[in-house]
Amino acid sequence: MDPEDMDPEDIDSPEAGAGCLELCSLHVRLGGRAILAGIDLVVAPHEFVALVGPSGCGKTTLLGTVAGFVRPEHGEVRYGGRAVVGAGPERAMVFQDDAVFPWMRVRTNVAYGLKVRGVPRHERARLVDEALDLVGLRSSAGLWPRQLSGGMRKRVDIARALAVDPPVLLMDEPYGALDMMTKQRLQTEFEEIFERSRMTVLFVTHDLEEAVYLSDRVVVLAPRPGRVAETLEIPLPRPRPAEVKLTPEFQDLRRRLGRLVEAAEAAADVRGAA
Ligand SMILES: Nc1ncnc2c1ncn2[C@@H]1O[C@H](COP(=O)(O)OP(=O)(O)OP(=O)(O)O)[C@@H](O)[C@H]1O
Repeated sequence: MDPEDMDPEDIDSPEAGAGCLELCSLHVRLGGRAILAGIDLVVAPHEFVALVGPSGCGKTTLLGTVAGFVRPEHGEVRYGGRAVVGAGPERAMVFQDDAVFPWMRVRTNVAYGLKVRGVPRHERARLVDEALDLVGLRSSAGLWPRQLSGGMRKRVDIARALAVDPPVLLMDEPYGALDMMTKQRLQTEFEEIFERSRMTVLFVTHDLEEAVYLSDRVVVLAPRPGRVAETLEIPLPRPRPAEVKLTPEFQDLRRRLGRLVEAAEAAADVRGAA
């Protein structure tokens, strides 16, 4: 559902309901230090939210907390109105470094999550084919990872996450290690995949252009400790061809986001100096 179609009262309600991902007053402490201090965020079904902010502000920690890898000191993560603790099948994660197993061919890599979940072989084959089609790797299904480019390995990674059809996809700088051309190609591919899917996406990036291009909303975190500083709505219509990046509307949003990140950084410096 387009978040704009949701009743704001529903979004703010603690029972935000089916398919909503809710981060409720999340406090995280690591190594004796407060890393996240009271993060509240509701992500609507089929909303794409990017998390940006200065290095070290806690983006990866926040994503890890939502994934269930990091336990909050206070607060909780809810999905569909229920608290989720630890990792769970409704949340899949894609990391910056690909997690492709070098000893498995592409097809077996993509089937991995389905196998772990006990999906029967014939059903698995169908779902793997669908996921490979989504990322354009059907004809490469029999290749070994060493035969793939960096972009193809990333597609394998994404196909493995998509194969289990997760309602929520968590992505931690998935394109951060790719060259600019490959990155832009994969961004456009993923925008199309998102558009056709029902997924809800929470996406960490340093790349503000990427954040504006892919998101419905960008959340700016401020550091020390990490907290929500600002939120920027991205009202660009979908689908978004790559050329949207050349439009004045896009450029204006990109500039506004840059100013918000700079302000979050400056405010943290002032706090740090005080
Ligand atoms: N296991 C840990 N123990 C102690 N401190 C940690 C641990 N993991 C992360 N931190 C600290 O938490 C803070 C936030 O780290 P995190 O990686 O979440 O930030 P980030 O915004 O994702 O950074 P970057 O943009 O550089 O990737 C950092 O100061 C980091 O040193």
